[in-house]
Amino acid sequence: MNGNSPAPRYFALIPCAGNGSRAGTAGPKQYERVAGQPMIWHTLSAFAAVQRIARTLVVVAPGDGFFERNPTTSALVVPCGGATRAASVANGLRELRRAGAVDHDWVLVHDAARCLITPELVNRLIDTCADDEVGGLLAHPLADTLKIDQGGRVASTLSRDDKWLAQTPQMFRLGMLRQALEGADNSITDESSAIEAMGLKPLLVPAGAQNFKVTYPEDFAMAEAVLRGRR
Ligand SMILES: Nc1ccn([C@@H]2O[C@H](COP(=O)(O)OP(=O)(O)OP(=O)(O)O)[C@@H](O)[C@H]2O)c(=O)n1
Ligand SMILES: C[C@](O)(CO)[C@H](O)COP(=O)(O)O
Repeated sequence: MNGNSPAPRYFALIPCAGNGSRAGTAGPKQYERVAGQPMIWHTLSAFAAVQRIARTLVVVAPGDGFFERNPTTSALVVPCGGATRAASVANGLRELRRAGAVDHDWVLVHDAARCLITPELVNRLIDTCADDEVGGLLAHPLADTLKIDQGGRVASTLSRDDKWLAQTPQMFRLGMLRQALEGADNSITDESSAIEAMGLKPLLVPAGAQNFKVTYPEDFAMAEAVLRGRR
């Protein structure tokens, strides 16, 4: 950025177009009620409380009627979800540009299903990454011993010393992320992987174990307990 460029802004992009097939719910898990509200409300409330976020864009699946039935968010909701999370994010980046974001703005990509995110964690990520050339992600160092499976038996044990669990938000410049996703393999499961494939090294920002992704049926009760415990 040269001296005449405007300061970068911060945008949030929430991929919310998944089916939640592992969660065992009748509909998409992000709309299940947790601690009295649909899960997505908790997620959006955290971002709404971060003053520096200029705009939040939610990517939903085409035909998703949830936000029409529940029109209470100030976020921009766009039915441009794709077949994979990466496709939903790439489509969302296109919509953010349409909404006025430019290549040097920062985008914080956050799973709808990580409803335990807090404004403090979002601010920690921004404070740590805002002056970095690459960007980074919230993450948590592995606490358990790590095994390699071979047909249901342990083939070997890996050192956990340098292993972290990737969380979200993951924060990168819009232009860099768009380029990274265009060149990325279909199998990538987070934005950091696409950035890493360009030879770059995102910052790991410690966030604690509570910012987990609601993935399996038993995760709803854990999310409920944490959210109620915060009141
Ligand atoms: N095509 C997709 C797939 C996932 N997501 C979103 O990406 C986030 C993380 O994905 P995950 O937890 O795997 O959600 P699902 O894909 O819904 O779950 P599953 O893999 O169990 O089907 C979720 O907020 C989900 O809504 C998305 O926007 N578009
Ligand atoms: C982005 C992510 O939440 C980081 O841990 C995760 O990779 C998403 O995984 P999914 O199985 O595609 O939801």
